[in-house]
Amino acid sequence: MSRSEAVSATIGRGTGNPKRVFLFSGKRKCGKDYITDLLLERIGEENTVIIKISSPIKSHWAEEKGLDLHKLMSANQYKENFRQDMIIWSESVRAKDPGYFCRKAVDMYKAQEKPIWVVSDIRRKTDIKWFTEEYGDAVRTVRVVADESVRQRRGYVFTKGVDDIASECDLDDVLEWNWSIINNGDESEVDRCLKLFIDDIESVL
Ligand SMILES: Nc1ncnc2c1ncn2[C@@H]1O[C@H](COP(=O)(O)OP(=O)(O)OP(=O)(O)O)[C@@H](O)[C@H]1O
Repeated sequence: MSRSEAVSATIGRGTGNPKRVFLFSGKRKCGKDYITDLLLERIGEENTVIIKISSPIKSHWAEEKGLDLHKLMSANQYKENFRQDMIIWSESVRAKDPGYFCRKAVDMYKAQEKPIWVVSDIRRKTDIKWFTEEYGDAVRTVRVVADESVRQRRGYVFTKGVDDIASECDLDDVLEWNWSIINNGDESEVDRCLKLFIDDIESVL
């Protein structure tokens, strides 16, 4: 059976979801969205949902402050203007309930309808803990790595109060990932890793 046949053969089964939960993390502008978008493109939307833990945070913030949610969700400068305030607010919620935004995000994306979940913005050890406690053996962790100079070319500027606090650094001392992917611009390395992810996905679909 070809790869695309194998993937499409699963459509409609719809039980026992999720079958895989990919937890992507990495420093600012390492390319988390870029890689997870490519993965979605290759697996297809029938089977896959991209979950952003930041979505329930941003939607709350947009509503509260009358901001443009679409612009807040995009990769441009707009979201940077509000990043610090959103971090402070979300920390206070997380302190009371570490799984709050993970749970909200799963609901918000109606993730249960799809077998493959790709969480594109894991930031905290408590995020990994929550997904692992909920979905156990289905969970796979992926660290996206890019050199600081490359990240800077993509728009990263070190910001005090953002890049030196837990929301950006909590996972820096985690050394064990199911996979690490070097995203410095070598497309063959990205392609190699995407194939590994897809092989793994095919083993559960
Ligand atoms: N391998 C790549 N080739 C070309 N462009 C890339 C690559 N990886 C990332 N980019 C570009 O770099 C920019 C930042 O990437 P992206 O938004 O995916 O990073 P991120 O880790 O999700 O950032 P943030 O932490 O701010 O959400 C985007 O414009 C993206 O298209």
